[in-house]
Amino acid sequence: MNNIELSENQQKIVDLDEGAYLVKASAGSGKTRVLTERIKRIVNISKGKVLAITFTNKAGEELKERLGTSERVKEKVFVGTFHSFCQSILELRFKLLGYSSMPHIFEEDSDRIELIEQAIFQVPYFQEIYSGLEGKQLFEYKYKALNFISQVKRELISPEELISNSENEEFRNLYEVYQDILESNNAIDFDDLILLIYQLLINNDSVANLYRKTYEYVCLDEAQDLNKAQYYLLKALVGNENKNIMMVGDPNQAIYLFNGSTSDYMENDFVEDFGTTVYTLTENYRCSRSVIEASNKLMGLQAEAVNYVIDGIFEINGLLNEEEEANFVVDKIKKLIELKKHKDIEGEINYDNISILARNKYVFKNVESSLKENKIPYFYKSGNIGLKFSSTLMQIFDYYFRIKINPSDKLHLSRLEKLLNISDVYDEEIIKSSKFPESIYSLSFVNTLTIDNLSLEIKKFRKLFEENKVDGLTDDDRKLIIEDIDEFDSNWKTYQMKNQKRTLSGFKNSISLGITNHPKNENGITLSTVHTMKGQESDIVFIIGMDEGTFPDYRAVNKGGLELQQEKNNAYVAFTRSKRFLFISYPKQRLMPWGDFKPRSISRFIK
Ligand SMILES: Nc1ncnc2c1ncn2[C@@H]1O[C@H](COP(=O)(O)OP(=O)(O)OP(=O)(O)O)[C@@H](O)[C@H]1O
Repeated sequence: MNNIELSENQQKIVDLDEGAYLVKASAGSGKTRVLTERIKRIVNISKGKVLAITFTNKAGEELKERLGTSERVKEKVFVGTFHSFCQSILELRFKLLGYSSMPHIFEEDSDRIELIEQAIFQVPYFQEIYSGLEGKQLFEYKYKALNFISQVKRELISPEELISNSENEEFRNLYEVYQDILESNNAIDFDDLILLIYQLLINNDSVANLYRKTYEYVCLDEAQDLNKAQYYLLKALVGNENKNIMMVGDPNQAIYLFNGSTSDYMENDFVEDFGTTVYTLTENYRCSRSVIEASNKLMGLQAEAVNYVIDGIFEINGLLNEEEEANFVVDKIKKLIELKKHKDIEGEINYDNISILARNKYVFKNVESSLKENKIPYFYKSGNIGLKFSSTLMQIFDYYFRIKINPSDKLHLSRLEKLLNISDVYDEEIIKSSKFPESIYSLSFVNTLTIDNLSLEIKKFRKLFEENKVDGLTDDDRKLIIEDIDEFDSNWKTYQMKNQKRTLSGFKNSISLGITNHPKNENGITLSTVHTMKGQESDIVFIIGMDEGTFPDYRAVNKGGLELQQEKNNAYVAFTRSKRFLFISYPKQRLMPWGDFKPRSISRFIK
C-alpha cells in the first residue's frame, strides 16, 4: 500500500508550498491518499505541527495507520475528529469558559431525550401542549425540540436571530431551560463541544494564538460534510496569518444535510474566505470499468478508469419480494466463495472482501436471517460508537462511575435510583435488599478507583467473576460481565497509550466520544448502511433494497429538491465503495408490517 506511485497530478498537490488549497475530486481519485502523503511530507520537512481532522473515529484510525507510527508522526500530528479535538482543548481550558470543573458529555440520545422531557415539564406552556399529545406524537415533539436546539448550536444562531424567527419562537424558552438543566448537571452535549471551543477561540486571542502557533498546518478530509459551526471553528483556529490549510472533498458525496452539512462551506466559503486555490483529480484508482461506468451514468460524471484493464461486473436484479432478494444475495455469495479466484480480484475471494449495503438498517432483516440460516459469518459495521455495556452489573457501574467523577450528574443518579428502585444508592443495606443486590460490587469497584490504580483494580474486579465469588449470577451473567470488563480494560489501555496527562474524567469523556473504543477485528461479510461505509472500499459490493421509496427514501421523494439530490449522492457513495463487482437488487413487492404486500418499482437511480 505504501509503495503506491502517485500520479503526476497527485504528486503536485502533495508538494504544494504553504497556502490554502482545496482538492475537489470525485470518488476513488485518491483524495485521502494525497492528504496522507502531504501530511507525511510536512512532518519530514517542516518544524510545525499538523492538525488532521476527520469526521469519524474510524477514518481517523485509518489515517493514522496510513501515516505510520514513527515517533516524528506521533509527536507532530494530531489526528482526530472535531469532537475529540475540541474535547482536548476543553479539558485544559474549561475554566476560561466558566466551568469550575470539567463538564461531562451526555452522549446518549436517551440522555438528551430525558433532558428535553425535564425541560418540557418545567415550563407550563410546553407541559400543556405535551400532555395533549399521544404515542408517536410525544416522540415527534421531543425530537422536533431537540432538533431545533441542535440547529441553533450548529448554525451559530444568536438569541436575537432566534427571536426574529417566529416559527422557532415557540422553542426558544425550551432551549434556555434545556441549557440550564445541562449546566446544573455540569454537562454538555455533542453540539456544545464544538460551539464552546468556537466561542473560546473567537473571544480569547491568547488561546487562539496559542493553537495557531501550535498547529501550523490544518488538513481536513471529507470536507463536503462541514456544517457551519465546524467551518467557523476551523476559520477561527486558522486565523489571518498562517493560512496553511488543505481540504479534500467531493460535493457529490455530500450526504449529511440532516446534520446541517453542505458542500457550500468547502466550495464557496472556504474558497472566498481564504483565497483558496482549487485542484481537481479526474482519475478513479479504486473501481473497475463497469463500476465507474455505472456511477458516471448515475451522476452524469466523466471520471476516468485507471483500472481500465479490469472489467469488473455491474448487475441490476429485480426479485419477487424481500425474501427472494435475500436468497438471491446469499446464493450469489455462495457461488463467489466457491469460485475462489477471479481474474479481476486480487487474491482469494472470501467473506472479508464482500460488503452488503443498504439505505437503512431495517432493510437487512431478510438478508440477515438468510445469512444466519446458511451459517455465513457477517457483522454490522458500526459508526462513531462509544463503549456500551451489555451486563446490568456494568451498566450500574457506569452510572456510579459517572456520578463519582461528576457529582452534579443528577440525570444518571436518578436513572440509577430508578433501576435499583431505591432512594439511597449509597446505603449498602438498602442496596443488598434492592432488585440488584450485586450492585454492591459495582459500587465498591467505583469507590476504590483512582487514576493510578485503575489497571490493578480492573484485574481484581475481573477475578471476582472469574472465580465465581459473587452469588446469584448464572454462568451466562458472568460471561457477559467479564466481556464487559475486558472491553472497559481495553478502552483504558487505549486511553493510557494516547494520553500522557490522565484523569478519570478525561478517560470517561474519551469513552463517550468513542475515541478509545476499537471494535474487535470482525470477520465475515460486512453489513453496513451507506453512511457508515463512507470513505471505505470493498472488492465485492451488494446494494440491496433499491426500490423507489426505500432508496431513495420516501421522505426525500416527497420533499424533492436538495433532499432528493442527497439521496442520489448517497447512491453514488454506495456504488463507488465497490472496487470490482457491484450487484444491485430490489424487491418487486414489500411485506408491510400489517401483513399486506405492497408493489414496489425499481429505484429511479437505476432505471
Ligand atoms: N496513484 C495511485 N496508484 C494506485 N492506487 C491509488 C493511487 N491513488 C489512490 N489509490 C488507491 O485508490 C483507492 C482510493 O483512494 P482514496 O481512498 O484515497 O480515494 P478518495 O478520493 O479519498 O475516495 P472516496 O472519496 O471515494 O472515499 C485506495 O485504495 C487508494 O490506495
